Amino acid sequence: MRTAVLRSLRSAAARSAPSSSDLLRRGFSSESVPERKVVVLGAAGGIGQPLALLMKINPLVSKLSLYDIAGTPGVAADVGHINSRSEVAGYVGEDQLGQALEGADLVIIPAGVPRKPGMTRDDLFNINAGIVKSLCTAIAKYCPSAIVNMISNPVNSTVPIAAEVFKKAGTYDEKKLFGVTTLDVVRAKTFYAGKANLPVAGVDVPVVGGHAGITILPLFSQASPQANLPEDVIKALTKRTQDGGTEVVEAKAGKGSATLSMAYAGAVFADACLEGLNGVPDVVQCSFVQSSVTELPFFASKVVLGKNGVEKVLDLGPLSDYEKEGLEKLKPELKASIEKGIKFANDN
Ligand SMILES: NC(=O)c1ccc[n+]([C@@H]2O[C@H](COP(=O)([O-])OP(=O)(O)OC[C@H]3O[C@@H](n4cnc5c(N)ncnc54)[C@H](O)[C@@H]3O)[C@@H](O)[C@H]2O)c1
Ligand SMILES: O=C(O)C[C@H](O)C(=O)O
Repeated sequence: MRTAVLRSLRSAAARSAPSSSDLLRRGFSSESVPERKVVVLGAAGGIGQPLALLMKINPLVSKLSLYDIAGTPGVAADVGHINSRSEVAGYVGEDQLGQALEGADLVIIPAGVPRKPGMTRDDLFNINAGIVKSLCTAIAKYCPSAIVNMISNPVNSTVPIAAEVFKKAGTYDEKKLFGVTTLDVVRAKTFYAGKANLPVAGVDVPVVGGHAGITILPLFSQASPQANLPEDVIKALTKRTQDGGTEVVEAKAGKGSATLSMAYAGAVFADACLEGLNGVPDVVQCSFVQSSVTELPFFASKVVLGKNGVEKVLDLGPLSDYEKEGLEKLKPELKASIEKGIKFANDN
C-alpha cells in the first residue's frame, strides 16, 4: 500500500500528471509517512489559495502553515475543514511570521505582485525584490534548514536575492534553494502533446535556462515520446512555451497572471521535494538552481531531488542546433537578471 501511494505521488512529480481524482484519493489516504511541515508565504493570494488547497490534500504534509499580510485566517479556516492528514494554521502579519516558519521542512513563496498586460516579469522587480528579501531574512532566522521553493517573480532575480540573503546570514545551502520553473514544463508538455497528438499524461519535455521570455528554453529534441515534429512546428511550440505566461496575463486582462496552473505546478514541485526528503529514489524535476552546467551561477535544468534537496544537477544532454542557438541567446539576459538580484541583495 505504501509503495502504491508513493508510486502515485511520484507520478505527480514526474512524467504523468495526476488527475484531480488521483489527487483527491491521495489526499484521503491514511498511509503513515514522516511528519513534514510545509509553509506557504503569500497564502491568501491568487496562487496561494489553490496551492494551500493542493498542499492540504497531499498526504505527505502533516502541518500546513499559511502566512500572508492579510486574509490567512479565512483561508486557513476554509481549507482546515478538509478531512485530510495535515493540521492547518493561519498566520497574519509580520508579528506572526516567525511562528509560521518555525520547524518548517519546506517553505513555498508565492508572495508578491503579479504582472498586468504590457509588463515584463522584470517590471515586478522593484516591489517583489524587497518582499522576497524580507521573507528570506525571516527564513534564515526561523527555519534555516528548510527547503525553499521560490515562485515570486522575476524568478531569474529572486532566487539570487534569496541566495545572497542566506549567505549573509550564514545559512546558505545551495542544495535547498529552488526557483520553481515547473509551469514551463507543464506548458511545454501540454502544447507538445497537442501538436504531436499524443496522450499528455505520457509526455515529458525538459525545459532549461530561466523563467522569463527567451530564457525559457524547452528542449523538444529530448521530448518523449519523440514525435519528430518539423522545425517550423518546434519553433512555434518554443515561442508559445516562452510566451505562456503572457498568454494568460493577456487573457486575464488586468486581473493578474497564471494562478491555477501555477498552483498545480507548485504543488507538483513541492510534492517532488517532499518525496526526495522522504528518501524516494530517482525523483527528477527541472528547476532553477545554483549550477555549473553553464558558465552562469544559476540555471534551470533537470535536478535529482534527495534527502538534502538537490542530490545532483544533471547536464543538458544533446541539443539540436536550434536549441544550441537559443541557449547562447538566453545567456546575456539571464546573466543580467542574476546580477541584478545579487546587486539588490548586497545594496539593500
Ligand atoms: N514561477 C512561476 O512560474 C510563476 C507563475 C505565476 C505567478 N508567479 C508569480 O507569483 C507571484 C504571486 O502571484 P499571485 O497571482 O498569487 O499574486 P496575488 O497578488 O494574487 O497574491 C500575492 C499574495 O502575496 C501577498 N504578499 C504581499 N506581500 C507579502 C509579504 N511581505 N509577505 C507575505 N505575503 C505577501 C499578498 O497579500 C497576496 O495575497 C507573482 O510575483 C507572480 O508573478 C510565478
Ligand atoms: O507570466 C507571469 O507573469 C507569471 C508566471 O511567471 C507565468 O509564467 O505564468
